[in-house]
Amino acid sequence: MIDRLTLLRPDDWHIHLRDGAALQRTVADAGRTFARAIIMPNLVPPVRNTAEADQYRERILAARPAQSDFEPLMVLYLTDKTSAQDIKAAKASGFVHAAKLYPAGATTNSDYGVTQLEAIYPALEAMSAVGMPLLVHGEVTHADVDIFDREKRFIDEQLIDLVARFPNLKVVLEHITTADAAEFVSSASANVAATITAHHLLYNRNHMLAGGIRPHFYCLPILKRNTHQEALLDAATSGSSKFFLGTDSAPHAQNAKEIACGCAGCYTAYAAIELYAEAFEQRQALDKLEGFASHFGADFYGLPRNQDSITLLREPWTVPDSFAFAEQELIPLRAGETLNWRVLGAQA
Ligand SMILES: NC(=O)N[C@@H](CC(=O)O)C(=O)O
Ligand SMILES: [Zn+2]
Ligand SMILES: [Zn+2]
Repeated sequence: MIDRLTLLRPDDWHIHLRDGAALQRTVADAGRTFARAIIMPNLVPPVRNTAEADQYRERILAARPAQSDFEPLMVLYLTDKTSAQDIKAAKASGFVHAAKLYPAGATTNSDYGVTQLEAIYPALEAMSAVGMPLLVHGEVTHADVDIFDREKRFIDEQLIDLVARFPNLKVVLEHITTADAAEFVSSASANVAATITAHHLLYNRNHMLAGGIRPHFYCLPILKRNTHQEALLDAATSGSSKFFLGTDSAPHAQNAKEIACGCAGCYTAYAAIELYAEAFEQRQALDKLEGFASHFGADFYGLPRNQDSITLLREPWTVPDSFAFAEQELIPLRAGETLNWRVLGAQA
């Protein structure tokens, strides 16, 4: 049995840090083990241009604990109005690394999102030209499409066409949740990749719905049946460079989760790499964790790999019941339960 695992320092290619007082918690957690993270722009209002990304980046940098060299990689939120010029300016900034497509209404704070893909063709053309990846929340939003089918329908009805229309555009299908998505990405060109969360590797919809409804497992895209979970485990542990780590750690205060109409999002950043290690270990694939966590994302984004390392130890510990989160409480995924892995020198 492996009890100690040293990895090149990992990065998180999809995280929500939120803003204001929340940053104190989220930035410390992200920077605990990750050198860099792709910062999702779905604030209210969203991060739509380079000036807004610059200001948000400064707030994140200011929230870093002393000695932290955590580097936020900023992302623009695409709207129907995003222009080719917006993309060129973002690329020129050096700190904006991607732009995110939220179909309007698909998820938390997506009201400003794109209503018709045609509206962003000029922006996508510019992204393709400057080599800026398009990050996609891949779900259709029509009320009549079953929530468990929304990812597959997005792939079939929109993504296949989009990828064919912009063959040189780098595309990351974010937080994939289905065998269909894993298959689509595997068979697409080298310009198409995907992030996979720890919670979609560790859980399926039974964990959320069988024996009681558990709001802290509710996220979007929603957890699917276990055959999809197995397909995601296959993809993540395959050694394919098309699949890499993106936690989609998405905090919402306890009172916004434990309520009649609760928000979507799981908080995993406090122990992200530990949760991934648990998932990979279930497949006896700890040897595949470093590529997934520390190599493939940087390679896809055209950024250098990190140079330092972290060490995971098999050392069971109990997750706190909650964390302070601005003026409120934040319930982490696995609150009060045991995690088997711990990062040497990093405390939750
Ligand atoms: N994943 C989620 O369930 N929620 C995310 C939004 C997103 O990534 O879709 C959030 O911002 O809360
Ligand atoms: Zn999303
Ligand atoms: Zn997200």
